[in-house]
Amino acid sequence: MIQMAIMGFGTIGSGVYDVVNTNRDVIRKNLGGEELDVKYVLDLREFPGKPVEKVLVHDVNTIMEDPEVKIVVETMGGVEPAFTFVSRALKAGKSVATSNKELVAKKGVELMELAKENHASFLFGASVGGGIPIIRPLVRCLTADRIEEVAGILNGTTNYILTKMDQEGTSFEAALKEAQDNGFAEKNPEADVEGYDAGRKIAILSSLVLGKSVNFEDIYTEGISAITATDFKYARALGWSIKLVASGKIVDGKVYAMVAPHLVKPEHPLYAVNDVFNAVMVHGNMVDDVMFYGRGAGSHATASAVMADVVEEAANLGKTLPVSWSAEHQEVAPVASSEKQFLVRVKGGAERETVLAQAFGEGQLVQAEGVTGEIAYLTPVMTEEAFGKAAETVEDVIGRIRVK
Ligand SMILES: NC(=O)C1=CN([C@@H]2O[C@H](COP(=O)(O)OP(=O)(O)OC[C@H]3O[C@@H](n4cnc5c(N)ncnc54)[C@H](OP(=O)(O)O)[C@@H]3O)[C@@H](O)[C@H]2O)C=CC1
Ligand SMILES: N[C@@H](CC=O)C(=O)O
Repeated sequence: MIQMAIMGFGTIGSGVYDVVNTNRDVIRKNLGGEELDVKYVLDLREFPGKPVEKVLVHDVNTIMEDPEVKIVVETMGGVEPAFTFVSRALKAGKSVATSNKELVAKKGVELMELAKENHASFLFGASVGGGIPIIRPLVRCLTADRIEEVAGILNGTTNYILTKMDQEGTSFEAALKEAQDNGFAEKNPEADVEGYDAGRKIAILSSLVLGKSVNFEDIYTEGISAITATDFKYARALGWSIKLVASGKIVDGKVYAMVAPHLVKPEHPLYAVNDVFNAVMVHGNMVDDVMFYGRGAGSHATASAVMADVVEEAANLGKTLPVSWSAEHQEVAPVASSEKQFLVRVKGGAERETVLAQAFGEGQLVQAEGVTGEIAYLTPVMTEEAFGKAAETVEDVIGRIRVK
């Protein structure tokens, strides 16, 4: 019997408990007949009358000081006390599986190092893309390829909101409330809507691909809070959709990374990724494009990814599974030099075309049904810097969205 503990019995921690109990036989089979069980669940709250009551503890020392506990799941969220608790577990030789991307993005290198020193593993498969198996394929399968780009929809909450706004005309606030009620959003949903969560996830993926630390604070991040029903009208006029895209790519030896809302064309693989679903597109120099798709948030889907790590750790007790990057800092190129096409909205009507063409170069006017008093212009591909300079010369700019 291999014993594990869960720290944090919220949306994901309770999902992990369910997966262990629902799929006991599957897990046993995949562990060659060995049984896996939850000895403790740590949480601040009481759960009177619930089965978890039998294993509930409030003192983390109970877990840390029990040599029978070989694996610890961290699903509390945030950096502290998660970092302190996870460090303690690793120092005690216990392997850790976490869904906490904030912890991985900020303290991943230190924790991977601690795992190595203590012959334990620190795995974080659920920290990117919810239930999508992306981290293991990236480090164990695409090992003969030079990965040149990773781009995806990496936040379930914002994709849910954008889909509801687009397809059902739901307000931003109402759609966010639904995402929170479904357990998709972060404790502070600003991390979702302002793109920080997707930024941490693309930093984790980029660090894995490059083998060096990409600091998520170096990544240009723009969220979806400024996206309005009018933006969707323009998207509809073009036959496109709007998605929060996170991307990291290497161009001429430089690393570019960004999180921002983008207009996505129907022929792009991310166009049809809706609701809470996420997708990650990986481009390798040999394999070309590979796409991963699944639920990007939610209790059982994410818990499935946590438990996949636990099962791997259980099969490799006493060893360090090699999923890591070095402490060396990876520079991210300034966003100003990256190239994009833009849809820029300005006040006025078709008479603005000459001014817009003079400022941005030859493009296309876009008129949307039900939109009055303004017009949009699709620019040619240009650098962010050139776009910014051109936009400064144009009066009454309302906003802009990049095109993927
Ligand atoms: N929700 C999702 O779909 C996904 C979440 N994640 C990540 O997984 C992690 C957990 O998320 P989620 O389950 O949604 O969060 P929840 O807030 O639902 O759960 C966290 C749980 O941990 C408990 N907790 C917090 N601090 C402590 C502590 N010091 N000691 C004991 N228990 C504590 C909380 O108790 P209390 O409520 O009393 O504070 C709560 O029950 C986060 O890092 C999140 O980013 C990753 C992928 C998907
Ligand atoms: N809040 C996150 C949860 C999963 O990582 C999201 O919505 O994607």
